[in-house]
Amino acid sequence: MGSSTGHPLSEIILEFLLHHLRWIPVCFILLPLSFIYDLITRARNRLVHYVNSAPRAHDRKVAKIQGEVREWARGDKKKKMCNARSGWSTMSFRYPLYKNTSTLISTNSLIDILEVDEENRTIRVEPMVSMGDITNYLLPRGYSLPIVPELDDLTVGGMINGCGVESSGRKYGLFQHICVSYEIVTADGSLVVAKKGTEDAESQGLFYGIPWSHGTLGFLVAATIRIIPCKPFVKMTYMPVGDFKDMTAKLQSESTVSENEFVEGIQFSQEMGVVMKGRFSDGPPKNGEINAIGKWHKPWFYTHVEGIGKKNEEVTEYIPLRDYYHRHSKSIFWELEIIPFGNNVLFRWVYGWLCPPKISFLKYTTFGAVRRIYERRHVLQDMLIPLTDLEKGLQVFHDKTNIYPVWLCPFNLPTCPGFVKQKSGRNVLYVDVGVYGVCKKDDYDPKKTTRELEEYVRSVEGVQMLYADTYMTREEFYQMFDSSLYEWLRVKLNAKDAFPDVYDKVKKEARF
Ligand SMILES: Cc1cc2nc3c(=O)[nH]c(=O)nc-3n(C[C@H](O)[C@H](O)[C@H](O)COP(=O)(O)OP(=O)(O)OC[C@H]3O[C@@H](n4cnc5c(N)ncnc54)[C@H](O)[C@@H]3O)c2cc1C
Ligand SMILES: NC(=O)C1=CN([C@@H]2O[C@H](COP(=O)(O)OP(=O)(O)OC[C@H]3O[C@@H](n4cnc5c(N)ncnc54)[C@H](OP(=O)(O)O)[C@@H]3O)[C@@H](O)[C@H]2O)C=CC1
Ligand SMILES: CC(C)=CCC[C@@H](C)[C@H]1CC[C@H]2C3=C(CC[C@]12C)[C@@]1(C)CC[C@H](O)C[C@@H]1CC3
Repeated sequence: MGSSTGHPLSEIILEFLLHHLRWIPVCFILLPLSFIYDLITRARNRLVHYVNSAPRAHDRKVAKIQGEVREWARGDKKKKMCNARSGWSTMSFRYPLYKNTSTLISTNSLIDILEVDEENRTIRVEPMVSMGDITNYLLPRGYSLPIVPELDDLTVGGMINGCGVESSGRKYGLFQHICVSYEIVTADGSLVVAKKGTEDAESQGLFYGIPWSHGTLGFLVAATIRIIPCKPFVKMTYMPVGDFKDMTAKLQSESTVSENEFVEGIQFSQEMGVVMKGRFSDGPPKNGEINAIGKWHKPWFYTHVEGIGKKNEEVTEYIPLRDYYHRHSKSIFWELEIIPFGNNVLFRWVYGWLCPPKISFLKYTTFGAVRRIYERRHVLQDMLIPLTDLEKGLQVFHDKTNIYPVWLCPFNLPTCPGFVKQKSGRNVLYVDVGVYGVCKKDDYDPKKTTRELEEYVRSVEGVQMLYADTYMTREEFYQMFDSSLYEWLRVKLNAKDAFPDVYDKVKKEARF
């Protein structure tokens, strides 16, 4: 039986149930499971740090990975290789189909922090270490990564081989720009170190080629990343702004203030947004306000910001550093509306300590018709465009999707070789325009609308984050991304037989 909307009646009923009743399994099954899972992994990590077993285990794990790659190299090479991490545990709405037909290499055992070098201000980690693990480990020691992508479960491997962006980007760039070296197992099983600033052109080439390569040049087995000293609080100033023009001007002016450690914007409607600037702080002065936004009973961060925007008054408060870094975790940006009363004060006090559910568990339980329903209307896109184009860009997103809030994260894009290469010969301020939510426009069509957005982004020399759905053709994809260094590295490292091309990993047909 069909309906006037063209969708089977069963799906319409399911859509209704999904909207109104998905909170039941989420609250009674996924939340307790997520909580227990996190408790166990935290206890395990503490023990590993305490007995300091990670560095020894690392060599064993890498040798095993090299052995697996060499075995593949001795075989018929009919299948290509990819990471064994299961598709449901990755931070994208999609399941990578190529994992079903590839030889899986066990990089998923690489989950530990290896060492901190306080003298050189670096940390060496395995790629499956998450942002939550790093903040739990570094902040009590008075250090932080210069860029901490905000969702706890994002991994170092994903941030380097994909892309990582955060509100300190106006100062430090993207996640790849705070990395010092990568340890890579290449297609023949050798372990090579790609290091920034060495004399060796090959090592340099690989260093610039790894970011955004999605595991198609080799397997990352460890990364050395810069750390910076930090303070226990962020002094946050919320500055309400008006329309797109106002937002663009404010983000531009705040992004060029060198004292600002963090700059971020959220546009809540065509008429109202809020720009936030943050600086490290030892704590509030007498009578200053501390807002521990990460506490279980506190309102969701973006609703707190929206409240300030509506009052149209500048507000300054002090946020504990870890709460700041993971400010969007508790409500998964604005995606936790799966629990419609999740921000209700009663729910927060009684049940909020179990939140949020793990994104991977939500993904695992999104299948069949539920998945199709999400796909029809749910938009998840991050487009990185020059900040000077933001006003027009916001208008384009408004016309095509009309989804709010819109996340705005300025970052510096330096001129250096690689997959994402801007051609001005100087550093340029870009901004991540993040659109997450349900599109209520009648003429929304996932493919058509996304292609129109992609075309606009290409026209301003922007790029699309590749965890999201991309509907570009191969030609369009390589107009957006620069393949010159990448192609050379693929040949040089014999990667063509061993790994698919990036486009073949991220194109729509490769992901379900
Ligand atoms: C650090 C690095 C090392 C490379 N080493 C080699 C190599 O030894 N042999 C090879 O065939 N290809 C090498 N390449 C790849 C080569 O740049 C590309 O395959 C292609 O030739 C670039 O063409 P293009 O005109 O599009 O690049 P362009 O956009 O002109 O160059 C890309 C960037 O790479 C730099 N670059 C180009 N060649 C080198 C080099 N040899 N050493 C250091 N920097 C370079 C340029 O200055 C520029 O910043 C290297 C690339 C880089 C970034
Ligand atoms: N603030 C932010 O910046 C946010 C970013 N994201 C996006 O989420 C994406 C997914 O994150 P996450 O789930 O952590 O990562 P994924 O496991 O999805 O990895 C992303 C890509 O990197 C490759 N990769 C991962 N680890 C390695 C490794 N050790 N060696 C070689 N290749 C590797 C994967 O290869 P393979 O396909 O073989 O598994 C995959 O193609 C990020 O790339 C990012 O773009 C999402 C939310 C916020
Ligand atoms: C800040 C940047 C650059 C990106 C943020 C992207 C996230 C908002 C999305 C990445 C993966 C998404 C998933 C969901 C929500 C939005 C993300 C976290 C779901 C949890 C939505 C509900 C579905 O049932 C499962 C989804 C899994 C992936």
